[in-house]
Amino acid sequence: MNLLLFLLRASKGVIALSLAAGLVSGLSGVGLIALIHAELGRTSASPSRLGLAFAGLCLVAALARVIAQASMVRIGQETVFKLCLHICRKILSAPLRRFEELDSGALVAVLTEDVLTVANGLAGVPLLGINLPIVLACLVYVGWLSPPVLVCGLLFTVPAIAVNTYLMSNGVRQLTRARTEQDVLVGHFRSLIDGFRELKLHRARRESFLDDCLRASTATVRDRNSAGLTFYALAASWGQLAFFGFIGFVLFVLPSVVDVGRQALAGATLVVLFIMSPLDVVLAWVPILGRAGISLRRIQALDPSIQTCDSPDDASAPTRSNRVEFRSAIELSGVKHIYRHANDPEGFALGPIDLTLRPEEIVFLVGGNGSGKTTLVKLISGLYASEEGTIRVDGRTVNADDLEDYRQLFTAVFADGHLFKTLLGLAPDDLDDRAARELARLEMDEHVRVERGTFSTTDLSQGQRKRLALLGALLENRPICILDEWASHQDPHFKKTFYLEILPEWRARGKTLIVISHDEDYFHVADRVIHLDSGRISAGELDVAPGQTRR
Ligand SMILES: Nc1ncnc2c1ncn2[C@@H]1O[C@H](COP(=O)(O)OP(=O)(O)OP(=O)(O)O)[C@@H](O)[C@H]1O
Repeated sequence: MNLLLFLLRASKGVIALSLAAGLVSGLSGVGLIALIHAELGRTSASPSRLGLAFAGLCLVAALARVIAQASMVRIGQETVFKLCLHICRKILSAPLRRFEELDSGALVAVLTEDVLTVANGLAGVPLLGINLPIVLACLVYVGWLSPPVLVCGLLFTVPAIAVNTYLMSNGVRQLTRARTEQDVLVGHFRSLIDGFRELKLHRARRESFLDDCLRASTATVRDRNSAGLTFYALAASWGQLAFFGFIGFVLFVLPSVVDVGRQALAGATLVVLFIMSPLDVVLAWVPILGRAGISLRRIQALDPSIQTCDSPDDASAPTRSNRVEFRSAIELSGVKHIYRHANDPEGFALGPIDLTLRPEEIVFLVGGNGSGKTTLVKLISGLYASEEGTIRVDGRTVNADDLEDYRQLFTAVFADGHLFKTLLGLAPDDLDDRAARELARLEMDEHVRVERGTFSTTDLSQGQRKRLALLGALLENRPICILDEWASHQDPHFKKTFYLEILPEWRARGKTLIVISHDEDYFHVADRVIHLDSGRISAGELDVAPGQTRR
């Protein structure tokens, strides 16, 4: 609900304009009907003076309608803009662990489908503003022409609304189920794109994926959406039936019960028929609103840590300058992280870990697969908040409020990291020149150029893409660099360059390097080798002097 308020507040000016224009348009329409009725009821053959008023009202109605509809378009687009930025900012502010637990298919579905659906629903809000006043004004006019017709209309409304509500709630239930399945479907789409090679290579796997995954999900979405929208269509038809039933009653039954008068009856019928068009618009908008409600709930249910709304200008919150500096030591005391798995109550526990990092040192993190190396660097870098223990920088404890600033000390190239095509967040001054120098150092200058901070291409081999990621880390120039199995995709020649030249050069520039590695031949490059075993630093971990191999 607060998300809805946030969106309405963000567009309140345009909504007000749209409502005002809609009101003017609606009242002009009613005025036109009154004029038509008066002109039709005139007995004199002399030229009417009502023609001028009629032309004026036509112009006002048309102009007001254009303004109202242009405002609605604006509201829809503004909602997409605000909602996209808002959700992305919220996702980015979620803790990494929380983000990892989210279903990526659901996230993509929210960002693509739900945002547009909410925008469509919200854009329709002024439709109510335009058409409800018309309906109300018409009802007042009918009451003035013939009170018995108005009373009949109100009596017909009660069962009409009851049946309508029943049909609509069924529609909402079906559409909600369709929307839930949509998350699964988007997950399959992602598998199709990410697993294209594996599917292409294996016919049976491909067929099974198409039949068991894609077809099943697509069919569920199709069936639930069809059922939901059919309920909505039934609701709309029922509304129309009740409406014509009412007109029939007024024309054929009511005159035999009470004396309505032919002139009043003709006027009231004309007005009631006129109501049909605005009523149709409102009824057509109801399913859109229903789907928007479902999408809004999906956005809000995304995750408690990212659902809250603060203020409309949340998306433009300024970034703070960094308050944490690293001069002498980062000390981890008793830090711990536990992954809790649904099928394994004990999960995986890393720690408690005691560790000190100092400026200008090369630390290797080694250990078997699943021993906790990547988890440890996530803890060291503040990507995971420790469940126990403390992290201190130069003697000062890093608390929850400092974590964002603390993270700015680090740059990282993860084993499964993403390579951005543009070097984002770096001062543009001499960026291209610096990048060109580092590209040559990484032996990539024949393959890639950097122009205005953007790589000329990223369609490269895995090892080459890793070198571009390393380039980004070099240019970021942060005090501590984490390299997670960076060398695993490098050829022997460049592996040697990396371990024997680049790492020492980087240390000489004052950097601390935390290197996750399985390359035993180069362990001697490290100032220290830290061995992890089942989430704990193995006993006997010792500092290793440069040039000394630790085996
Ligand atoms: N996102 C996650 N959710 C749940 N459990 C996880 C997650 N990531 C890792 N784990 C668990 O933590 C353990 C340690 O994983 P981690 O990635 O830290 O190991 P690693 O030493 O870096 O392994 P590798 O050498 O294979 O990269 C794994 O055995 C796994 O059980």
